[in-house]
Formats: sequence, structure tokens, C-alpha cells
Amino acid sequence: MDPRLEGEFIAVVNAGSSSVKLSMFSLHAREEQQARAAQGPAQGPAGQERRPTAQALPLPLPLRLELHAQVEGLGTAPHFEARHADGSPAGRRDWPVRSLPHDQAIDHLVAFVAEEFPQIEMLGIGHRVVHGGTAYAQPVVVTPEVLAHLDTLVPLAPLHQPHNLAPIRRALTAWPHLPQVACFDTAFHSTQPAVAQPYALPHALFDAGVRRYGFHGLSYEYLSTQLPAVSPRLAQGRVVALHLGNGVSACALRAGRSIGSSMGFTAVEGLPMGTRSGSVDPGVLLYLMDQQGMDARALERLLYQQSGLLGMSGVSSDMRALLASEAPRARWAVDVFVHRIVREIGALAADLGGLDGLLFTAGIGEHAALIRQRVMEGCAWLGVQPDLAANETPPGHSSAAWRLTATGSPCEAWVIPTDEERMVARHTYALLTGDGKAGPP
Ligand SMILES: Nc1ncnc2c1ncn2[C@@H]1O[C@H](COP(=O)(O)OP(=O)(O)O)[C@@H](O)[C@H]1O
Ligand SMILES: CC(=O)OP(=O)(O)O
Ligand SMILES: [Mg+2]
Repeated sequence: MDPRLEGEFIAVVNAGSSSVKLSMFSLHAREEQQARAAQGPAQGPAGQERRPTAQALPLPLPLRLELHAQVEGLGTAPHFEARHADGSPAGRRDWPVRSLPHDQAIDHLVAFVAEEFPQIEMLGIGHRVVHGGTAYAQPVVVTPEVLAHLDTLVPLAPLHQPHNLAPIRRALTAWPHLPQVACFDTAFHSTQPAVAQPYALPHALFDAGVRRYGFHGLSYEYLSTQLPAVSPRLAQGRVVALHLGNGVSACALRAGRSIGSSMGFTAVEGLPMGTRSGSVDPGVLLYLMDQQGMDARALERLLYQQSGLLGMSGVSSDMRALLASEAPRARWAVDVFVHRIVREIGALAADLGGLDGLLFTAGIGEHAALIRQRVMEGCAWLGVQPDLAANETPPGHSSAAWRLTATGSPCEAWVIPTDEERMVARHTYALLTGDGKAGPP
């Protein structure tokens, strides 16, 4: 048992199609913070969260990551690994099978935490849920009724929503009195203007919920809360944020709020992704139905699992493998990926009426210097003047933001490492304690 892990905690679950991730945040500083709040304004210890109070005084949010545990490769080679916040190992396991059901992965994570850390008390569990539909523009405490409504959104996010809801269902049964908070990828985009929301389809379909929602909102919201410290100019300015991971999207931020995004009704619209196509002419789908007899399930497999970087290259969905490959199709896939990103930035810059900043985040955005360089070069016309040495040189600390453009570049570019789990923890804390907002804006 680790003696450091005692007291009150929030657990955050991010369950995807091939992995279940669990982060444990301690609230060790909560009493300390309350005492400080009672005494008036004060600086928090370095490295701790800040949030605005009613008087807009900066106070630390008492959330400290203590442990991260995940089961990955659920459909290929299941592997469990847990680490303390300082990176030191806390546990690992391999299963001698090719496939492990999600429920078994969840049970393993729960048993691990319960056995290793018997002294902790749980304030609640926060969950990343991809789709909140039109009903949820804010995080919500999940009741059986809320869960039933979220189930109706499964067809809108078939790759994500069923996996997001499975741990909630399990936790509601196992611990009916422990609050479960659902935090939605769609919620951050609810500020988009009316003109950005519809497809040009009959309005009855819009009323029935067939409209643009946008995703990766917890990631963009996290970036938005970091911006005031990274660049006050960008916090108030016109910014395009690029979430380049397995899922890929772009978001237009004006003064830190979403006004446009490349993803729409589902998380398949927009940019090419690891295995998802991004936007295709809807006529292609009609053609495939008519001429190749494809039905909805076959099209779903095509669009979600067989396309994107994997489908174009025939090599891999993993950007590292494509960048290391000599295969002409791998290069072509990377060229198409960059081309589409640059075009999307142009479209979102038009939405914003100009561009002050570009943000890169998630696996590719944070680690693939060559992709960043090529995207920045494609944005020279928008005033992006890269500092190529800076682009190649990440800072020592993996969670620190760093600038990619030369001093005086009219449009700044930055890497800001994302942290969707911390954003979920902030929302969960704020909702369950009624203590402050989750962070600006
Ligand atoms: N050092 C790297 N260079 C290039 N690409 C990388 C690097 N590290 C990770 N990636 C890419 O990041 C992508 C995964 O992003 P990530 O944000 O971890 O995905 P997710 O959380 O959605 O599963 C993969 O395409 C992977 O190849
Ligand atoms: C919404 C989405 O695409 O999520 P992810 O990147 O986790 O697949
Ligand atoms: Mg992701």
C-alpha cells in the first residue's frame, strides 16, 4: 500500500474503444484552501490549480494527480499499467489472450485501486462521455434517467458512447450512493453561433437533433483554461486549436470560447483520423450503397475503422509508423493529412475573421514536429513564422506549453499538452462541492 494515498479522492474514467483509463486525483489541499479562502486572497503553492472565485481572486483548486492506471490493447494484446504522478511504476499485468472485455478491464482497475489504496474516501467519479446531445451543455450527476437518455445517443457516437457508458452503469450498480458525474465532449461547443449549427437539410431534421455538435470539447476547454497563463493575447484573441490524436479535429476559439469546429453530428466529420475518414461527399455513400450493395453497418465499418491514415496508407493508423515508412502510400497519407488540416485552418480562420494563434495538442500535435512544421508552413499566408529550432525542442517538463513561432510572428503557434482527465476532475469537483467554476471561461 502506498501511504501517500489516503484522504478524499476523485476518480476519472476515460473509456475508449480499445482502452480504459483511470486517473486518481487527491483533494489533499482542500481544507488548506478553505482556510486560505476564509483569510482572503493568497498565492497557492507552485504547480497547483487556479480558479476564479466570485471576487475573481486566484485560488488553487485542490486537485493533485496521484495515480494513473490503464488497460490498453483490449482487442489486440491487453496490458495493464499503473504509474504514480512522478512516473514511478505502481503495477502492471499482461493477459495471455487477444481480447479482454471492457467490463473485465474495469473490474481489474477497481480491484487494483481498492487493494492498493484501502484508506481513500471517494468524493465521486467523473466520466468522459463523448455525446451529450442537445440536453446536456454542462456536466451532470448521472441518475438512471440520465443514463437512459445518454443511451439514446449511442447511434450518434457508436465508437465511443457505449464504452463511455459501460463504467457508469457498473459503478451505479456497485456503489449506488457514490456520485457519478458525466462530462461531455459536446458541451464546450454549445457556445457556437446559430449559423454554425445546422446542416443545410430540411429544418425538421435540425429540430430532431440532426445538427452539428462538435467533439473533443474537454480537450479544447482545457486548452482554453491554460491560455491566459500561456499567452494573454491569445486568451482574448482568434485561435484555431488542433487536437491531433487518434481522433482528429480543429476548433475555432474566440476569447477562449468555441465558435466553430471541424467535427459535427458525429466524430467522423472533418479531418482524416487514424482510422476514420473525416468528411466525404455524401454522394460517395449513396454510390457505395447503390453500386456495391453496402448497408449501414458496412458503411460504418468503412468510415470509422477502415479509412483515414490506415485506409489511405494501407500501412498503419499510427503516425509514428507512417513517418518511419518508405512506402509511397504512407507518404501520400501524411501529405493528405497535412493538406486537409491546412485547409480546415483556412476555413476556421475565415469564421474568426483572421488568426492570432494556432495551438497543437494530443499525440501527434504534441510529439510530431514534422507534422507541426508542415502545417505551420502551410499557414505562412496567415502570418505564421515558425521557429524551426524551437519546434524541434520540447521543454523538459512534459506538461509545459511551448512556443513554436519566432518573436514578432503575427500569428503565434504553441504546443499545449492536453489533459482531458484533469478537466473532468475539475468539473466533477465543481459540481459535487458547488465550489467555484471548473475554470475560465
Ligand atoms: N513521437 C511521436 N511522433 C509522431 N506521432 C506520435 C508520437 N507519439 C504519439 N504519436 C501519435 O499520436 C497518435 C495517438 O494520439 P493520442 O492523443 O495518444 O490518441 P488517443 O488518446 O486518442 O488514443 C498516434 O497516431 C501516434 O502515432
Ligand atoms: C471524439 C473523439 O474522436 O475522441 P477520441 O479522439 O478519443 O477518439
Ligand atoms: Mg484521445
